[in-house]
Amino acid sequence: MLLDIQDLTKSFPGPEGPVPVLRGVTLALDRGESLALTGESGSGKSTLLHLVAGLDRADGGHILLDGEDVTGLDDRRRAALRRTKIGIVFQQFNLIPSLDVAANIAFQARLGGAVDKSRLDRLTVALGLEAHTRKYPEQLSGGQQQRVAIARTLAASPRLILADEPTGNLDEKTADEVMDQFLALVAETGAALLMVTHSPRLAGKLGRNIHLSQGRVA
Ligand SMILES: Nc1ncnc2c1ncn2[C@@H]1O[C@H](COP(=O)(O)OP(=O)(O)OP(=O)(O)O)[C@@H](O)[C@H]1O
Repeated sequence: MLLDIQDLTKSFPGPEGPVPVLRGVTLALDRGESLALTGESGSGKSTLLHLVAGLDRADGGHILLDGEDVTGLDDRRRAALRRTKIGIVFQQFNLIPSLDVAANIAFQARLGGAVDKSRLDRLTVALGLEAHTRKYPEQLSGGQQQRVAIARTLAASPRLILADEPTGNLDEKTADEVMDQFLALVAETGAALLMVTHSPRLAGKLGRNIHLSQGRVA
């Protein structure tokens, strides 16, 4: 099992005390599997993704990645995990404005110390970015920017990819094209994918679907 989430709980402070957001989430994801996480707005989807990414700390429960419990790791070791094992694609592309496309694509792999030039070239071509490598993010369309963000994530060869509404900022046609390219490339790498989406249509493209309701898997 690549990812094993057990009885995960998380609350946020509210005016009248802690507000539970995750009330005991349990789910597992194998290598090469893709799982869509759906649920109403506010059901805790992004919170769950942030906990798995180590961007926030759980109150209780366990997140095992490759058998290692990441809930107990300190900030430095969680950051190391994000550099090496986990890739994240956000709705806001989060490209680095001062770097050109080629440098943005190489960025994550550089951080992880695993730059593979032929892999970068293959991803650049597969995502149709060859003509844009010397451009800066502001010179690209939304779809192109998200393709760069996807290439950047995949270039670092993560075992687990977390995606939060990765095509949420794109029109339907572009979203479909980018999603299909994204899923094909993820499948090619054998990485596991956990993706938050509001769209049943996009969720249907993934191997399994899980619905979060009132802080639990429904
Ligand atoms: N840092 C925070 N501090 C306080 N409350 C928070 C924080 N982050 C999230 N919440 C609350 O936790 C709940 C779940 O938020 P979350 O973003 O996980 O939902 P979501 O299912 O991803 O929603 P959406 O589909 O609208 O993005 C919401 O009520 C939100 O207000």
